[in-house]
Amino acid sequence: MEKPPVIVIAYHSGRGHTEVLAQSVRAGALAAGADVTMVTVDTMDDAKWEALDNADAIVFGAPTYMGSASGKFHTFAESTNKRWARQAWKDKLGSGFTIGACKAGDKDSTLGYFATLGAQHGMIWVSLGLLPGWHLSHESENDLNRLGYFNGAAATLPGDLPPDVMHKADIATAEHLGERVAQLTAIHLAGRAALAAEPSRAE
Ligand SMILES: Cc1cc2nc3c(=O)[nH]c(=O)nc-3n(C[C@H](O)[C@H](O)[C@H](O)COP(=O)(O)O)c2cc1C
Repeated sequence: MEKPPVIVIAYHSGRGHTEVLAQSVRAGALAAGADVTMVTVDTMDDAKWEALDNADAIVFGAPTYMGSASGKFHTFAESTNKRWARQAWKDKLGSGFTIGACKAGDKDSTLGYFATLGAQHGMIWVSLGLLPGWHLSHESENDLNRLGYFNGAAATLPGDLPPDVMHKADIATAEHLGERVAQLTAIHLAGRAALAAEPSRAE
């Protein structure tokens, strides 16, 4: 690999639960050889915008609040509109993760929203790439993707429990997402470099 894929995890966490998932996505991406930067989207500054603009892939993360991404994440998303207008993030890879206190809890709306945000920016969406765990009788809630999502990684934890008791299967699922984004970004970059090196395609 010539240069490691550069991945930014752009997330908001109210009380630390999404933070645990963000760190898990980071761990998975690091294990797959990526260069990872964490960007908390409720405290944006020039350096954070620059990190996002220079990324090869952006992974969005937010808790599900009232059936969608948290308000602070939406404020960040709306503030990307100038970048949207010039399609500044076009062809970056993207993915997302969320958590809710309810087992279902409308987390799918949040992941769907992240995919739409990525599509508006012309990004290439990376699915979770896992069959659902815990959907056949011999499977268990300790399996990867135990909640059965496809657009990204999702976790659930009762609202009164602290972030440090996050379910191990949800942590492993978030790590898997980070690893997958890193691997697919590396493949994408290698493909781009190979095409650019073809004499017939050279300017
Ligand atoms: C204002 C508010 C709205 C919430 N709405 C939902 C919801 O729609 N669905 C759900 O499953 N959990 C909901 N929750 C629970 C949070 O998603 C959950 O506690 C999550 O782990 C919080 O993550 P954080 O600590 O990163 O903010 C809500 C929590 C708050 C504070």
